Amino acid sequence: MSSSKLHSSIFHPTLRKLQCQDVAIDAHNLMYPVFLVNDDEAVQPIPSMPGVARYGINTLLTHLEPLVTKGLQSILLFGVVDNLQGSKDSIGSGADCATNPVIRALPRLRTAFPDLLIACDVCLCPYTDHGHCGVLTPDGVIDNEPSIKRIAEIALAYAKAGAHIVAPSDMMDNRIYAIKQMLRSANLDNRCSVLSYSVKFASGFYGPFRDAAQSAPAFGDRKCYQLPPGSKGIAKRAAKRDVEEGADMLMVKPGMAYLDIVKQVKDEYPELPLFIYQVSGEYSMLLNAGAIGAFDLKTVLWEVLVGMRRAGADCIISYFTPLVLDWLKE
Ligand SMILES: NCc1[nH]cc(CCC(=O)O)c1CC(=O)O
Ligand SMILES: [Zn+2]
Ligand SMILES: [Zn+2]
Repeated sequence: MSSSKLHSSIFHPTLRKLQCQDVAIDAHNLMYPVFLVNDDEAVQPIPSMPGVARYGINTLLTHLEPLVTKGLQSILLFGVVDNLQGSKDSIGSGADCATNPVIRALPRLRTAFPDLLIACDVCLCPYTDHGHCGVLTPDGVIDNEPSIKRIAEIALAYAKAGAHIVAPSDMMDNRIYAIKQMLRSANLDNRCSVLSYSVKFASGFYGPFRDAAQSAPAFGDRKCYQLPPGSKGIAKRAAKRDVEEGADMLMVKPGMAYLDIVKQVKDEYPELPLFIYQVSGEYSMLLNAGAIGAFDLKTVLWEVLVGMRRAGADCIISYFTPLVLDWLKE
């Protein structure tokens, strides 16, 4: 059923370019992750990620405008809320309520940048009081069924608000099928693509992100739902599961330390666009090494990005995207 559905992979010019695969780095091979808060005028720098900030909708539009002029093709939106008014709860209600920053921003982004491809990260962890990516049982383990129900509801809310892509990063079992089902029942499945964070490892490289998204788990870790770094077999099974459930595109995350997995997934599923997430810790690491003069950032970053393309990634999600867009103009 799902493998016969092609339109959700090709309805946008940028999605179509992503179906055409080579190793050059062009603007459509880059996706720019951005953090969005509810204070519309905010610019909140993130200390562990110099050059990256959380924006409000007005400041985000101002930030993106010159980048779109330079050729920016796609963004990945992350909503960030604080818990000062107790807005976080056990089921992540803040992820899809009317005041969610992502839901508020989508119509304005669609109007301001009609050609920009807009993806939304879908997860509970930025919105749950316990900071885990799913709903928990009373004894504190993941309750998969209510979790994927919530994930699908959130994906639908973002699709309705105008997301071209929903990207579930929660790693619950069978969330792709639940999301696809939900999009079909709302007749949105030919207008919203599903990019699965299929092969996501339990990584120390996410440190700066959890600070940026205020999404660190309040207790425990994510090893019961994110994959063990040493594993190849379960990585293969994760990709297979998501392909069978109808994912339009796949992702490996983090990037640089997992290029063998990129190749493994690409060899297995050459017909699906493959994303790689160069995560927050990779960004900090390269930026800091460049800043202390250990190496020339441009040379090394280019090498890393080309390596990702060579391994089989079609699109690189990178906080360096603004810098690379400048280089593409040189
Ligand atoms: N839903 C969790 C999520 N969504 C995006 C990232 C990481 C992104 C980055 O490090 O840049 C993570 C990782 C995590 O906290 O487990
Ligand atoms: Zn999460
Ligand atoms: Zn996430």
